[in-house]
Amino acid sequence: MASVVSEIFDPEAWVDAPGSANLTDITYHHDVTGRIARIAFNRPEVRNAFRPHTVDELYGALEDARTNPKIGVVLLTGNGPSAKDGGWAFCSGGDQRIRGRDGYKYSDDVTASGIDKARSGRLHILEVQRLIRFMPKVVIALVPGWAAGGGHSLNVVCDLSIASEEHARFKQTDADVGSFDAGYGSAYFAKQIGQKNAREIFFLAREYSAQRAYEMGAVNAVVPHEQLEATGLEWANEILGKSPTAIRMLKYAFNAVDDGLVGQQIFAGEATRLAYGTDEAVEGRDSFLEKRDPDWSEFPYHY
Ligand SMILES: CC(C)(COP(=O)(O)OP(=O)(O)OC[C@H]1O[C@@H](n2cnc3c(N)ncnc32)[C@H](O)[C@@H]1OP(=O)(O)O)[C@@H](O)C(=O)NCCC(=O)NCCSC(=O)CCC(=O)c1ccccc1C(=O)O
Repeated sequence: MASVVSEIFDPEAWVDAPGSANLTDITYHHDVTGRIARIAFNRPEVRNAFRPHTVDELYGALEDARTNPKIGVVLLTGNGPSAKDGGWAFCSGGDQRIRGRDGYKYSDDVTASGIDKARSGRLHILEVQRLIRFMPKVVIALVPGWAAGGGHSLNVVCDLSIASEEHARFKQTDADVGSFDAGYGSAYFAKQIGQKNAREIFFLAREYSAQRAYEMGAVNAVVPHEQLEATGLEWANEILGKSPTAIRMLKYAFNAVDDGLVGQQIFAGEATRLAYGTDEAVEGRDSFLEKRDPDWSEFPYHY
């Protein structure tokens, strides 16, 4: 059983993920069956804004979940509420207090220990976006409060999203603070909800509700706040009842049309893996190793 990390977290459903004890800016759990990961921003006092250290931890946990063969679904969320004012957040994007001219800055204790100049200003939340996008598992955003700026973009890039009816709020503040996520956060978002809606959200940077997000197709469901995490687990367990290969191929098929040659490459890599499992591919390999001509006569041109 885990310790309580958020007011709507069920400690009986989760155990600490191996190696998660020293995390400071996120929390990382596995469900009791070891098949679902829960990764949460844990800086509620700043609406779960991320600093470079947060992004390092987030990347590490997501990579751990990606490479764990038992994990089939990842829940990405934010712990809360803020002890300061009771506010809830999924994530409010880059921590503006430590934004420098070349990106977001590590704290003095990290830089004092000697840091490569090329690494001193980071924008690597984009690497996290790609990890979510390209991992062969379903990533579900559970939005318990604010999704703003780079946090708004993370919701966009997750495969599915469930929002708290009472507390989820959305706002794309990039243009307010002189930032612009010109990749998935905007261009792909427009594919999700339509050009006019996306341009309004970016150009006006107004707040919109969970219900409005649902109506536009920016989230899949709106549920009572108390049920947010339980609903996430329910959806995850339903997905775990499906074929892992089918889920992987479907995710990559959905991605491919928008991801250009990288999307095609990822889909094609998995197609190659499936092909390697056939007798036909085994014959190709064996004929080479046995220094003979391949015999394809058993393998028809399917149509
Ligand atoms: C999220 C809000 C709308 C919430 O409003 P409200 O509920 O009224 O709470 P506040 O009183 O404003 O906030 C409480 C407390 O939290 C602090 N805080 C909130 N957000 C941040 C933040 N992002 N950075 C630092 N601190 C934050 C706030 O100051 C308060 O502190 P007190 O000490 O208690 O006063 C509202 O808070 C809000 O609008 N927040 C800012 C949202 C924002 O503009 N985010 C940054 C957008 S730009 C970005 O995320 C870039 C990162 C990125 O993804 C990217 C994009 C393109 C290329 C590369 C990258 C990249 O890799 O980084």
